[in-house]
Amino acid sequence: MRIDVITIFPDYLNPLREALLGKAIERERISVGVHDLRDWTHDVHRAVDDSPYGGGPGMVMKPDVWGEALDEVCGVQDATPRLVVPTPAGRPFEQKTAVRWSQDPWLVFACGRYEGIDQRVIDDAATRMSVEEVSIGDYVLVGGEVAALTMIEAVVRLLPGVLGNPLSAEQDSFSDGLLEGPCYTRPEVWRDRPVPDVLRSGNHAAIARWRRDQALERTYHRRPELLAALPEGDLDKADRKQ
Ligand SMILES: N#Cc1c(-c2ccc3cc[nH]c3c2)n[nH]c1N
Repeated sequence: MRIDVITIFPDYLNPLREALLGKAIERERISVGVHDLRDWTHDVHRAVDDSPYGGGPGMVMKPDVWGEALDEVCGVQDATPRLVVPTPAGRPFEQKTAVRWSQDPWLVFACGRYEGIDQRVIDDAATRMSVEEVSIGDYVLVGGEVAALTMIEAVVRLLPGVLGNPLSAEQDSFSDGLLEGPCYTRPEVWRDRPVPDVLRSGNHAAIARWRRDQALERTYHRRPELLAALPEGDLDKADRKQ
């Protein structure tokens, strides 16, 4: 997978070179390009924003600068990328989004700042490629970079050979529509708190049942709407006893 990120704060994307993502680059599971939007400015001040039409607070990112940047970054290969635009006004980014995007050969992230990017940039790009305006949650950040990092990590960890144990991705929270249950490791007792006996029983059927029950209970208490959204038949009889 090829990933490009366009931003006015390239250093914000340095975490892409660390840890799991850094290993994925070293192992050539992904290639990453980070581009400074100001490289496509032509004025002495390297301006990327201007006042909003219609008035209002803040500044809007200029279409001409973004247009040239996207033309160049998205036009370099014979393929066509999926353009991802982080915005609080976007569709929710979910695990299923990450799974879908993990099949893509090329993602380009357009990280806005200020009040956002002139809408005509998105509308123009959509005539040439798939464009998704997405939000990572119902809270407001000051720019798209943290959102891009979040989404890139959620996608890249799903790629073959990135996670040490591919089962981890299969047993993620949300992979079966439920939250993950609690996890434990040594010591067996910590501050007078023992590990649940079933987990030390060696009875794999009982362990699987206990873990499913814990996931159901946690989902019921923390995210009941996820239970309601489960496809018909996903809850078996044993589940219904919960
Ligand atoms: N995704 C996402 C976002 C943002 C976001 C994204 C881009 C910009 C550009 C200026 N301000 C931004 C906020 N806030 N909250 C989210 N869930």
